[in-house]
Amino acid sequence: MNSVQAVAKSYQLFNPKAYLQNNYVPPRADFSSEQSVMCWKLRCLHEACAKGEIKGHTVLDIGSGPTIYQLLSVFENFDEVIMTDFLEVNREELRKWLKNEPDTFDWSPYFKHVCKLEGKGESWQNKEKHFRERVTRVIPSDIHQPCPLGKEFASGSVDCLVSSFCLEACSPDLEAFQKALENIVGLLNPLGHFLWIGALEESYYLAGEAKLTVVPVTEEMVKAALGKAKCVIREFRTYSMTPAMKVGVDDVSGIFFVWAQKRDNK
Ligand SMILES: Nc1ncnc2c1ncn2[C@@H]1O[C@@H](CSCCNC[C@@H]2Cc3ccc([N+](=O)[O-])cc3CN2)[C@@H](O)[C@H]1O
Repeated sequence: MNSVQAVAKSYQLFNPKAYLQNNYVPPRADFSSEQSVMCWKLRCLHEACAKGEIKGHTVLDIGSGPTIYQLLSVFENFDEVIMTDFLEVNREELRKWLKNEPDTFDWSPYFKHVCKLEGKGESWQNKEKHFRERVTRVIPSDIHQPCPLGKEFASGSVDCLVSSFCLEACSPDLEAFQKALENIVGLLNPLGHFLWIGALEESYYLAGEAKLTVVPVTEEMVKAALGKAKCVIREFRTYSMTPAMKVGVDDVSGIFFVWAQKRDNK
């Protein structure tokens, strides 16, 4: 078994509901405090999307996990949202929420917060309804494959790429991290936009019984990786984890937010 296969094996114990409880409820998702890491993430995504440049037909989310928050500011500028993950348990968690089935995670505080950020007076129920309508597919992905979504998705087939906390958490080392970045950027049209959120200097995280290994990356490593992947950085922001945000489920020290654009290949 090689190192990528070992990572895949470690994910067999991944528990989506435990993962959601670890990271997507207070204190990390405390909407009463602008200092919470989730308020920072949603602000970064909102401010980038509010500039009006990030739009097109298809937006693809790589390594969605069981979460949707990463798409709440970007989805309305696209006709089609494709969500993806390596694990069927995560894809099933997303499908159940999209079908409004019982016993799924309550994302309403997130919709309410994004509506507040946008200040258009839109009801959160309306935004939630639109989001459910816009997500057309929830499909498998593997960032370690040259074609992460399989042969159906040729290179240069999407207008915007989103990925949050995936690459560093599924790559055994920096070489695999770099190759995975190039694999997913290969899906992006030239000049396509990339909204990327990730963990800085994290070496592990918990998701129920699973303890997953993470390749620790620094701001400089992320910037260098984007350059090698032929992406131009439009915005690079970081958040340092405060003591209140350190809840014992990982050893992450900070979060990065990137808005990047794939270079034109002319
Ligand atoms: N080969 C693969 N291709 C695509 N996806 C794959 C592959 N392997 C696994 N996956 C898929 O990727 C995974 C994505 S979840 C990764 C979690 N990353 C670490 C965690 C996240 C987190 C969240 C929030 C905060 N915070 O402070 O607010 C901090 C942190 C830091 N810890 C998972 O869905 C798996 O199913």
